Amino acid sequence: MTEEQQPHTQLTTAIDTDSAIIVGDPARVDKAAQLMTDVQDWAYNREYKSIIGNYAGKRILVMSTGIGAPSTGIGVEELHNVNVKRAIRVGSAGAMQTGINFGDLIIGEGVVRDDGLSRQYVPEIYPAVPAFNLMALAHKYAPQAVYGIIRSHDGFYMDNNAETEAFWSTKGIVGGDMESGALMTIGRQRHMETLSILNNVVLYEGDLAAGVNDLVNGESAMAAGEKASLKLALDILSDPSLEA
Ligand SMILES: O=P(O)(O)O[C@H]1O[C@H](CO)[C@@H](O)[C@H]1O
Ligand SMILES: O=c1cc[nH]c(=O)[nH]1
Repeated sequence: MTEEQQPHTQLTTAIDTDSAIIVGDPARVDKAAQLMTDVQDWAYNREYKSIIGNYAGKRILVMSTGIGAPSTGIGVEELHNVNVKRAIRVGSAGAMQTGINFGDLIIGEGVVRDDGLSRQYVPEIYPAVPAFNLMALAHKYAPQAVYGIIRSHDGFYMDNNAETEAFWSTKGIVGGDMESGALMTIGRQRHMETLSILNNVVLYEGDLAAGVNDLVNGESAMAAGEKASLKLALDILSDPSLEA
């Protein structure tokens, strides 16, 4: 714990909150700000853009982490260093099962750690799982979300993406992102409570009917999903039960 400015995020203990939302895209920080009051710009260094605001009486930090496990890992460590105890990732995902539509929310009950960073912290047999209290609140506010195991990876443009996704799809994985494994693994090492809420932006093997739907509804459904995912994280972090 330190009063010093963190080297990458520029955070200090003056943020004075135990709760954070992390997002990949810096532009998503501004979208979160639209849902909050008394918003204060905090810092913008490298990929780490941060604001602090209120939601339902709770002071919450929102910060971007960029793409991938390494920058997320740095962000999580620096959040821990300034006394953040709860961090919810609000990201985007690609569906890995049919029937998951644009803008549907995917909530990770655990993560296949196919990233490089988290295995440098703990062996691969160590599970990446969210905090039970945050998951219970997710079910309270979003019972309609898709709940299941997700997969975090490092390579967006791999030649074998189709084969890899087909394999993990048969194992019941519901969606893929690049940061949730690192968040849950590193957060657990630092005694932080974590959760990952993902807005689906890619259909699994887009079937014809869904493909037609995509063209008509895709963009607005994804924008609605992004807003819903941010609101869900804010509802969870401001829930009075967490203050007890
Ligand atoms: O929208 P974000 O939160 O960045 O999440 C997803 O989008 C990026 C890839 O396009 C990766 O970071 C992936 O995890
Ligand atoms: O397909 C996708 C979409 C977003 N993020 C991913 O990691 N994969």
